[in-house]
Amino acid sequence: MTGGGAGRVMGNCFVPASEIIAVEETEIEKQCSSGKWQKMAKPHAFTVYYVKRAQKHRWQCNEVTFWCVDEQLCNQWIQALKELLELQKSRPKQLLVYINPYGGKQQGKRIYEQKVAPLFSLASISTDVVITEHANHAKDNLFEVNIYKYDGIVCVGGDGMFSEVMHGLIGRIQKDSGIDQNNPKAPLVQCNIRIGIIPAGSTDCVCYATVGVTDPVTSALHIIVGDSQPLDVSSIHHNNTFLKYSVSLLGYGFYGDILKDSEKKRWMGTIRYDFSGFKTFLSHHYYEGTVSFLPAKHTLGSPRDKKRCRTGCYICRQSKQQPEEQQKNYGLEHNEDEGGDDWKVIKGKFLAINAVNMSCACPRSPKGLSPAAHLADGSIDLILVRKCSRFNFLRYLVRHTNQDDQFDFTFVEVYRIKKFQFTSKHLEDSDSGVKDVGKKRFGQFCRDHPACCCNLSNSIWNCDGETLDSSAIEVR
Ligand SMILES: CCCCCCCCCCCCC/C=C/[C@@H](O)[C@H](CO)NC(=O)CCCCCCCCCCCCCCC
Ligand SMILES: Nc1ncnc2c1ncn2[C@@H]1O[C@H](COP(=O)(O)OP(=O)(O)OP(=O)(O)O)[C@@H](O)[C@H]1O
Ligand SMILES: [Ca+2]
Repeated sequence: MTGGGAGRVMGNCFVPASEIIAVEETEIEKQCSSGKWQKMAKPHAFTVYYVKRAQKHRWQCNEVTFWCVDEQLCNQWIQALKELLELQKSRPKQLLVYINPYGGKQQGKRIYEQKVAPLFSLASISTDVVITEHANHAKDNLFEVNIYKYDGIVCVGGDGMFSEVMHGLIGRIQKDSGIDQNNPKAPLVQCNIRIGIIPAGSTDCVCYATVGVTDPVTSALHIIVGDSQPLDVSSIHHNNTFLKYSVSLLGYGFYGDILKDSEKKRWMGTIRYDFSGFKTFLSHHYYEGTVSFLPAKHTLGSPRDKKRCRTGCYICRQSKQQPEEQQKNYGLEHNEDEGGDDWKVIKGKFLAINAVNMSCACPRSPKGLSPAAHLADGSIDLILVRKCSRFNFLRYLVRHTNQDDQFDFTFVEVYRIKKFQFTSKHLEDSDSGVKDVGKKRFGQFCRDHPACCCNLSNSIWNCDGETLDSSAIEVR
């Protein structure tokens, strides 16, 4: 047989079966009119669509057409290749798609219809599509539909939309399993239904940090070939009440203030974050409070490592292998939930407190807030940026965009942790009872400065781009 891609005869073309998107019999009439194959008596042909790796983690859909005079041989090839595709068991056949028409540049619907739907149809994936009409539409819907008939859920939107779908899916699975999400110690039931992200938001950091690029076609192709990447999820509680889950950034101070300001400017689109970022930078607010955390002693690696996390990374694999029993025993032996000596307590004045489950790489900062954070090692990187001058804070921010180490400052600390709690000074003062309990709980106290009354206002928590209702939180 002879192969030709994009109208030319190809030399070698090697495609692993796992990266074939579809195989189709080719309409001869159309192809013959180009003239090249007119000499072939009664030609038969089929086209193989496959993943082509382009630059910077981008994937494209390429095609190569094979021609021959023997119809039976041609059909045998088509049959054999289709059987090969049937063997790819991790590929989805039926997907539930939620489109946020108002995320990012409000292009979600167009992106899906023009770039993604044709690829899903080429790959014979059937879809049920819901265009959301209001916030929490997707989340509520996931509690109502029969999710178990789908091989995956796709969200077309940004981090907020991903978060909504994730809350719906995790919440639904816990409800069906009789697990109370308000109990912070309840072992959650694992969710085996995957979420695919078609980026159409403002930051799209979950997509960027997992795929390496925010490109709808690349993401659609990853979904089609059945790729998967586990992600760490933190649960956030306060006083035995479940608040939210977080996958990317949980930020107080700088990122909380940016969010608070930018929510009023949604009409500005994606640029609202830069505008509010600049404004928040100039206002230079710092906040007093107490952060207590449990370091991740049994996790390999450190936030200062030079190596980045990639799918199948050694550190994530090792932490997955750590038997659950061992983790349970560790919890008991070290009395970790009762605030044993392993907890560290840091009191101070902070410009930013950032807890990240992953690097938070995004187009604005391709290495992210914690470049060496792991996608699925079961730990959080906690970044504390203490009060410093505007100039120093700018130097810190700029290092998110170049090769210099953003943790190499005296006012920046970073810890790899399992759990943490935060209480603002505001709350501590108004609730001395809580303060006393806090004092009793923790073995080690490092009080860096005497109390200051310069700034007694509270910031808010930015949880994956959404605000949290409480400034005092417990995260695990
Ligand atoms: C001088 C340039 C400095 C550039 C520094 C860039 C650092 C950017 C780091 C981005 C980290 C994103 C973390 C992801 C958070 C998502 O879960 C969340 C939901 O999508 N997005 C945001 O909260 C949206 C967060 C958006 C943050 C935008 C920050 C813009 C800062 C601008 C500061 C300007 C200072 C200029 C002084 C002359
Ligand atoms: N039809 C809708 N109308 C209004 N809000 C919606 C609708 N559908 C979803 N939402 C909400 O919009 C919020 C933001 O959406 P999304 O994350 O897609 O965009 P973004 O905020 O611009 O991007 P990013 O989160 O990446 O910064 C989500 O939290 C979601 O709950
Ligand atoms: Ca992690």
